[in-house]
Amino acid sequence: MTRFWQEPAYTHGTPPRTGVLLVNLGTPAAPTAAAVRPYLKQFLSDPRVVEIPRLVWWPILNGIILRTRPAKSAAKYASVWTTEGSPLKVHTEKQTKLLAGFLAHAGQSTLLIDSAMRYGEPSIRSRLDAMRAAGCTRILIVPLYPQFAASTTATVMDEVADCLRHWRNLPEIRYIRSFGDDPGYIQALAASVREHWQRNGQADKLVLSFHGIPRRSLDLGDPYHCECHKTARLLGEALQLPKERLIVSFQSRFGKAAWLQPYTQPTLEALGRKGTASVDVMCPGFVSDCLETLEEINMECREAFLHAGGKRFEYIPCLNEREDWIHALTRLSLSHLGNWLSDAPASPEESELQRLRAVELGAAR
Ligand SMILES: C=CC1=C(C)c2cc3[nH]c(cc4nc(cc5[nH]c(cc1n2)c(C)c5CCC(=O)O)C(CCC(=O)O)=C4C)c(C)c3C=C
Ligand SMILES: [Fe+2]
Ligand SMILES: [Fe+2]
Repeated sequence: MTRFWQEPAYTHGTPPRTGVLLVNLGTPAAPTAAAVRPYLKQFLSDPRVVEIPRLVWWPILNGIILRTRPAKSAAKYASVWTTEGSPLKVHTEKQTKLLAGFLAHAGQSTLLIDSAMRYGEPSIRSRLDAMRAAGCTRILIVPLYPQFAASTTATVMDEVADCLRHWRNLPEIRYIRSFGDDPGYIQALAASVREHWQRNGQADKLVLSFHGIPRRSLDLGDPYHCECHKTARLLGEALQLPKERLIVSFQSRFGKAAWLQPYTQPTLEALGRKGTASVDVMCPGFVSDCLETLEEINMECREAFLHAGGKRFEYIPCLNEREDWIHALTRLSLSHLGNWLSDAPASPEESELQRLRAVELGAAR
């Protein structure tokens, strides 16, 4: 018998399910050249990340960069690797579990919360497939980049769209585009700085170091630079910090072209040389500590500042598993989920169980 029409599975008594997918950049599977190479190849082959014509870029990537960089990067990764794995992955997974607990506590225990990496594993494709298998017909994508950049946020959106090209019955999709000016996120950053000051006293300058992008991206209309400055202004206001004590800089320059300026390391060296004794350094463009913060900032830049004459370098960690940040992320998710939210409150048993899990995770961090 030919069937012309079949009812979708979810109309048979199962309500539509909603998934929330947190997405971060990705990281190699191990701190070895063999593991870093395929990760860098995937990352640096993305035309959103390196905007050089493929015919020109391909020989440079395969002939030079992928021959030399994996070993150098692997040594850096080895210096920050933990017993649980790469810091970026460990923090992202903990944030995901905490968010699930907080959302359940807010009465949203039927949501499916998961995380994926744009490059490397677990891939966006595999996690979207798992959501489809679990019956999700609505998916909220949460790129874990506070400030929008084409090379980060937009490439997550590209990958999601590319995955959905292979589906027939598409889910509803929403995105959190950026949250660098979200009051909850700003308050969490400010609280983290204040707590650091209470423990250690205030340094002469607070340096906010954001990951750089090529200067050309700004000229072509990428809003990233402006969003970084907005985050910095709002954080300065929340801390009531005089303008001259707040410095914004950009790190992680890649290649020979000009990137956003001022560059972090030369800025810190100039401060050290000109007699600034102490700096607090924070990276509000990253919600999780990773290679770029733990190695580049807290090791390389620390040494550069002290070598240039600075006396005290304090690194303020990323928000990682801070409760106020997970609260902000919960509120952001709830507001974007909007009319997808279920009205049914979680059963008391469910919410108590989730609360205990969240507490346990919080205590273990
Ligand atoms: C926070 C936002 C980020 C932007 C914007 C960004 C742009 C960007 N990055 C590269 C090249 C590299 N970045 C690397 C590591 C890395 N980058 C980010 C975030 C942003 N990148 C993070 C969180 C990490 C750390 C990953 C980890 O595993 O901990 C690397 C790999 C390391 C290395 O070999 O140095 C490269 C390469 C470009 C070219 C770019 C913008 C065009
Ligand atoms: Fe990067
Ligand atoms: Fe770096």
